[in-house]
Amino acid sequence: MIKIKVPATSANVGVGFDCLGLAVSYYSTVSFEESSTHLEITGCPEEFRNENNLVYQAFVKGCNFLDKPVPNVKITINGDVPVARGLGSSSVCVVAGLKAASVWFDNQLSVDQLLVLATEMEGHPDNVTPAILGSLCVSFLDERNQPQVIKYNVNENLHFVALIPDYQVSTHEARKVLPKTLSYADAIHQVSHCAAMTKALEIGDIHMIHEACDDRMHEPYRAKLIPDYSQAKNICEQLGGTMYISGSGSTMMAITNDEAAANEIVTNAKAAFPGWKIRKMAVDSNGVTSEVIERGKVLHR
Ligand SMILES: Nc1ncnc2c1ncn2[C@@H]1O[C@H](COP(=O)(O)OP(=O)(O)OP(=O)(O)O)[C@@H](O)[C@H]1O
Ligand SMILES: N[C@@H](CCO)C(=O)O
Repeated sequence: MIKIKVPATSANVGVGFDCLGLAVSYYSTVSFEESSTHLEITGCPEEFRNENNLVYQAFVKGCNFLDKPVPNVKITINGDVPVARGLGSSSVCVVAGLKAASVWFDNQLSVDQLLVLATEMEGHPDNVTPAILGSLCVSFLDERNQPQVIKYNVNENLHFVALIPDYQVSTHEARKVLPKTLSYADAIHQVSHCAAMTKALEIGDIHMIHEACDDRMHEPYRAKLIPDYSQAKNICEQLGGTMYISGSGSTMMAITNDEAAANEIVTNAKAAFPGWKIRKMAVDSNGVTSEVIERGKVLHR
């Protein structure tokens, strides 16, 4: 059996629309084993238990790329990462399927090939890159449409709290509400704030994180899709935290350098939103990992 563990990812990190992404310590595990039937899928909503399942589609894509026959497979999804909440559930599926195809055929896909194939499937590299590599990644597509990536460390004194609503926002819908153009002034604002944000996260400069986390590309438009946005932001900011919409929402992520404040954000958010999941998260620095298990024993990692 092949077991793939993929971290959730928080794309954009406020000001890095479609280029910044952070891997966090919240995981889904997907197992792949030989099956007597063409395809069995368990552990996901009924609507995804078919050939269109994104994990399976990615597995097939990986096999095709390697020019290998697609095996009969049983896929078991044990997912913490919730669907359509801005924590990269689709990237989890894509990365799990591709990585499993690679491991199934003796790790034949390089990291670069994984990045290219995953980005092709996801359409943009900001979630798949940290899901594969871990940590904070800046990524973009070059003129040959190939992903280019640079990885940053995130300061250990920073604490992240995810406020995960009990309602979804689909990325497709959340991209439709965005304007088609941006003024030169807003482009300058965005470039400067994004550049400052990456360094501020690396050195743990909470003042600069707060100043830099002022997005003009998506958050003002997407806040309307999250009815509790203002209340959540007040809870985080009252305790000195900085909050941004994770990915395309609905999750909102708070950042603070004060552990007591992080704990209080958790307490207050739980009280305000009893149906939500409120989770402290660390940065995942490994990205996707795999294990080959036979008769209960791990043979390879
Ligand atoms: N367990 C799963 N099994 C099959 N498909 C899934 C599963 N989880 C997510 N998906 C696919 O991913 C889609 C959700 O992707 P979407 O981009 O809207 O949200 P997200 O990836 O969770 O959030 P974001 O991209 O903002 O971080 C679902 O509609 C489905 O196609
Ligand atoms: N950068 C993407 C992330 C969600 O997939 C967006 O904000 O639409």
